Amino acid sequence: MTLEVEGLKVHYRTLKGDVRALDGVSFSLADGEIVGLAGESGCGKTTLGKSLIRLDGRMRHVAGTAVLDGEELPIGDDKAMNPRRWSAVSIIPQYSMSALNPTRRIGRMIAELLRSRGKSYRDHRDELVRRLELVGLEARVLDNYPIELSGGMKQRVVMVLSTLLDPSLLIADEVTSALDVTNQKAVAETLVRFRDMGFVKSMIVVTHDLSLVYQIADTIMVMYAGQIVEKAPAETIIKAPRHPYTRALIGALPEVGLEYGDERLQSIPGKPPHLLHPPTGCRFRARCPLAADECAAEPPIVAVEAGHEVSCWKAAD
Ligand SMILES: Nc1ncnc2c1ncn2[C@@H]1O[C@H](COP(=O)(O)OP(=O)(O)OP(=O)(O)O)[C@@H](O)[C@H]1O
Repeated sequence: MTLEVEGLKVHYRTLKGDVRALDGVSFSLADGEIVGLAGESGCGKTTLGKSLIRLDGRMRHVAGTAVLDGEELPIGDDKAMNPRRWSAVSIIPQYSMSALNPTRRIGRMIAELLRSRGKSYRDHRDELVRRLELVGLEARVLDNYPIELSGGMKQRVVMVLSTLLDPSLLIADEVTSALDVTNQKAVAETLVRFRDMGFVKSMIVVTHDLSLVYQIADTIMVMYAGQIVEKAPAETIIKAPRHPYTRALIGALPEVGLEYGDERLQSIPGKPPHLLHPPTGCRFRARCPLAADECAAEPPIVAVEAGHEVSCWKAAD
């Protein structure tokens, strides 16, 4: 098991109070597993990814643990996390390809990064060049400034860079959203190849694009309002989802929602609850077509079959 997360609660401090962005998240990741993390904007996907590597100034680790390769990650302790970043846990943050330092040639930027971690560029250069070539980039990109590369090339540089030290866990946050369809596919395939070649052990791919993650993920987790509501093999989530929210998400997708007949391509009515004061009971119930009295109590997440977990009182119906 690469990662075991148990009861994770992470809040944002605001003037109005705590935003409960992660409110009791538990899951595990087997060695070699790629898990896709899906859900509407604001459900907590990015917060979950960040929590496993770097809390930003307003984030507060309230409860729960994350154990990576048998060792607890000190997620609330920025200093203690530092030696683990990039080498044990690595992230490709949202918009990272646009965040490459415009004043540095790529090679120099990577050399400086390595040096800041106490590693020598010379020791890593051959492997760096080999991996750039693997993703179709010539060594001379190291002499380029970011502005001289296309979006797809920059994203491939970022992917090579983030996995250069062979981290156990890679968090890829919306790595395809700013790219055209051809580049999206190439980037998604590259993530799988990096896993297959052992550059990373396991991966969390954060996305709102279920159809893309379906192509590469072994497992899909669906989040709603700061909690995981369903987790299952990718095929099961797409073809036989149990949670009404997952069904609605799939139904809103043209490519993979074909089996949901009349419901397909309809947006989900209503809005997710605000996480400053999340409702009691099932958080989806105000929007749920199946909501009943029992949904006033919080549904536990239970296994409906091997490898398929759902948090819904109606999932067994
Ligand atoms: N700096 C912040 N201060 C206060 N609340 C925040 C902050 N960042 C995020 N949040 C809140 O935390 C919740 C989870 O946000 P998060 O960015 O993790 O969601 P997401 O699912 O990744 O959304 P998106 O797909 O838009 O990136 C949201 O309710 C959001 O408004």
